[in-house]
Amino acid sequence: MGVKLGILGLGTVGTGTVQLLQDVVGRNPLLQEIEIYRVGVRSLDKVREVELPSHVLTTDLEAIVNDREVDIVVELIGGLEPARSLILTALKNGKHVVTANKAAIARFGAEIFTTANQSGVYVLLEAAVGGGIPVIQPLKQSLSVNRINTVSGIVNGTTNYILTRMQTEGSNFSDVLADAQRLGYAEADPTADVDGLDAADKIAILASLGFGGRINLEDVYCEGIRQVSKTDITYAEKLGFVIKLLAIAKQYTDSSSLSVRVHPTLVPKTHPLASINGVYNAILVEGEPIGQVMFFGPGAGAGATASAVTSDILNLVAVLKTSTTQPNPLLICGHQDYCQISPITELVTRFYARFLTKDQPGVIGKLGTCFGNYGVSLESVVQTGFQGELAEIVVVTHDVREGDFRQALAAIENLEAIDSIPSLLRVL
Ligand SMILES: NC(=O)C1=CN([C@@H]2O[C@H](COP(=O)(O)OP(=O)(O)OC[C@H]3O[C@@H](n4cnc5c(N)ncnc54)[C@H](OP(=O)(O)O)[C@@H]3O)[C@@H](O)[C@H]2O)C=CC1
Ligand SMILES: N[C@@H](CC=O)C(=O)O
Ligand code: NA
Repeated sequence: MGVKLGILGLGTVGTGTVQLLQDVVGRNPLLQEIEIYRVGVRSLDKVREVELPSHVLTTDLEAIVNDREVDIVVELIGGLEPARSLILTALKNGKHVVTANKAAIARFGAEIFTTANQSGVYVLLEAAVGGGIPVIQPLKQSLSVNRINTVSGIVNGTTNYILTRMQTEGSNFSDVLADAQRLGYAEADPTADVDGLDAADKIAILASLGFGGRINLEDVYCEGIRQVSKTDITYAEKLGFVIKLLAIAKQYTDSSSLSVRVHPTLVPKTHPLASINGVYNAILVEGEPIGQVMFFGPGAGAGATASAVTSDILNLVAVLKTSTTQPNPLLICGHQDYCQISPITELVTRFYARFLTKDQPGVIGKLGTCFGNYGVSLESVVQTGFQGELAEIVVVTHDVREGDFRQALAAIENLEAIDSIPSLLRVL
C-alpha cells in the first residue's frame, strides 16, 4: 500500500516538491511508494505549474490534517498561523510531519516536539535551514558525537543574493530585492529576510541541534542588512573584506553560555565563507574531534528546497515501512532545557566603524585618545574620502568587549569634531 501525503501549500516549495514527486525515474525507488493524496491551497482559481487531479486540490486544510487516510503531512504554507495549529492537529492525529517552516519551529518548537513525542511521531525539517543543503540531519546524526563549539554561516539566500549583487554590480538594494522575490527566494514578507529575522530563526534551530538545548528566540541578537551601504562595501573591499550577513552560535570557552547572533559582518576575503555568493548558503560547523566541516549549496528556490523536503518524506516512508514501535532516538527531538545565552554587550569581537568628521587637524588623534580611554585598540585607521565638507574616517579595532566599544562610541559622538557615525559593523 502506498504512503499517502497531505501537502499543505502549493507555492514555490510545494510546487517544486510535487514536481519532484511526479518525476521519479532515476531517483530513489522508495519514491514510487508515495501518493500525493491531498494538496491544500488558499485559492482554487490560481493557475498552477503542476497538474493534479481536481479532487486532490482543496482549500480545506483542516480536513487534510484530520483525514484518517493521510500518513504524512507536509507543511509548506509558511507563517505562524494556521501553520502551527495544523501541525499540532496532524501530530495529535498520529501523523508524521515534514515542514520547511523555520519561523514556526523557532517559536513553537517546544510545543511541536513535545506533541510529536507524546504521539510517537516525527517532525522532520531539513528544508527549514539552508534550503537544499543537508545540515539538519548531519547535525542530528553524523556530527552528533562531536562536542560542537561553533556553528556559523550564511543561512539566508535572499540577503546573500542582494549583498553579492551590490558588491559585484554596484546594484541598488531595492532592485535586487525585487529580483530575489521574482526568483522565489524571499519570504512572503521579505522584511523577514532583509531584517535578519529569517536567519535568526535558522541559527536558533542550528544552535539547538549543535548545543543540545532549546533556544529562546528573544535571546538571539539580530541585525539585518538595511544599513549596509555601497560606501561600506567599497571600504571593506579596500581593507580586504567582503560584507556578509552571518548567523553565529558560539560557545564561550570560559563559561557554559552561548553567543547566538545575526548581523552583517566584515569577513576576511581568505575565510571560507567569503566566497559564498548569490543564493548559495554555507554552514561551517566546528567541533571536537572533527575540526571544521562546511556544508555548501543552494539555500533557497523551488528545486533545491524540494530536494530537502522530499528527503525527509523518504525518511518517513522508510519509518512507516519498518515495523518497530520504538521511537528512533536519532530522529526525535528530546531537548528539555534552555541554553544560556549571553547578552551582546559581552561579545568580544573586532569592529569596523565609519565616521564623518569636520576636516580639522588632530581629529584622528582625538578619536584614538577616546578609544584608548575605554581600552579599545585600533588595528587600522583610514582616511581616504570626503562626503561634501566632511572627512570620512574608517577604523578597524582589535578584539574588544562590545559593551566597552559602545561606551567609547558614546563618548566619541559627543566630540565637537564628530558629525556622525553612519556605520558600525562587526568584523570576523
Ligand atoms: N521559497 C524558498 O526558497 C524557501 C522557503 N522555505 C519555507 O517554505 C515555506 C513555503 O514557502 P514558499 O513556498 O516560498 O511560500 P509561497 O508563498 O510561495 O507558497 C505558500 C503556499 O501556501 C498556501 N497558503 C498560504 N497560506 C495559506 C492558508 N492560510 N490556507 C491555505 N493555503 C495557504 C498558498 O496558497 P495559494 O497558492 O492558493 O496562494 C501557497 O500555495 C515557508 O515556511 C518558507 O519559509 C524554506 C526554504 C526555502
Ligand atoms: N527566504 C529564505 C528562503 C529559505 O529559507 C532565504 O532567502 O534564505
Ligand atoms: Na537544509
